[in-house]
Amino acid sequence: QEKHNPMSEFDLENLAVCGSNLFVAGTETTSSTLRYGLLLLMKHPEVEAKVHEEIDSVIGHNQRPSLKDKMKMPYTEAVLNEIQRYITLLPSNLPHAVTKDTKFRQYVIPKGTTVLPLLSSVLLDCKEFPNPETFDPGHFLDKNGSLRKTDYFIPFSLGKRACVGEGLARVELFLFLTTILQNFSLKPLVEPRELETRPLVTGLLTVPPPFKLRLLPR
Ligand code: HEM
Repeated sequence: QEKHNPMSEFDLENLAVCGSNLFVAGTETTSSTLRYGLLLLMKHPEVEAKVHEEIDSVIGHNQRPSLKDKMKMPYTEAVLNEIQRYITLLPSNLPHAVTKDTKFRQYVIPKGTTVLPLLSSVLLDCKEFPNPETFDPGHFLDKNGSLRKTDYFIPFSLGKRACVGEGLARVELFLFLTTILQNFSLKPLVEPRELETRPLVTGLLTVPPPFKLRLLPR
């Protein structure tokens, strides 16, 4: 259809850029989240123990984790949400631009201005998440232990340009984490309280600090 259209956007260069964008956006994000998650679970062995308990009762040891298990595992889902909330992987989101003159509080932002809509201001909101600087899966659980849905959970941003890989990322995080914890216990080389969990770098992306980890077969 586009072959004879000289203005077409569907050219080889665009294909290569889209491919590389998907690769970059889809690998570092999920792997950093998982890596940070393993560190946080080592720091909080009581949380790891509850995830183990839920895996053992819902999935058991004779079958691999699958997506149908996810809905029956509110605690594990809360842990995954809390990992993403706590680490705020992309604190400043990606740059956007306002499409028209926009009034924001006492300012007018002229059309075309680049803005960084801070996801961290929502993910670390202290009314929605009491003690936002504390890692606590309870931020996503109600008093019955069910998953608490909240509009403040926006690690993938919002609106038309929100992350296109959200569905894939959430599936990956669930399957990778449950598969690891179904088969292994995490064991730090130092006392959990000595583990440093502050990020190595926070810029466009939050980078977890380096750490050593032992995986003990269960
Ligand atoms: C934990 C994992 C991930 C997180 C936290 C994350 C987060 C984000 C955020 C905050 C944005 C910016 C949205 C905006 O501009 O408002 C974004 C954009 C994007 N993400 Fe992800 N992402 C993750 C995984 C993935 C994966 C697995 C893929 C693809 C396989 C992916 C592909 C993209 C692409 C292509 C964009 C640009 C979308 C656009 O500009 O229209 N992401 N992501």
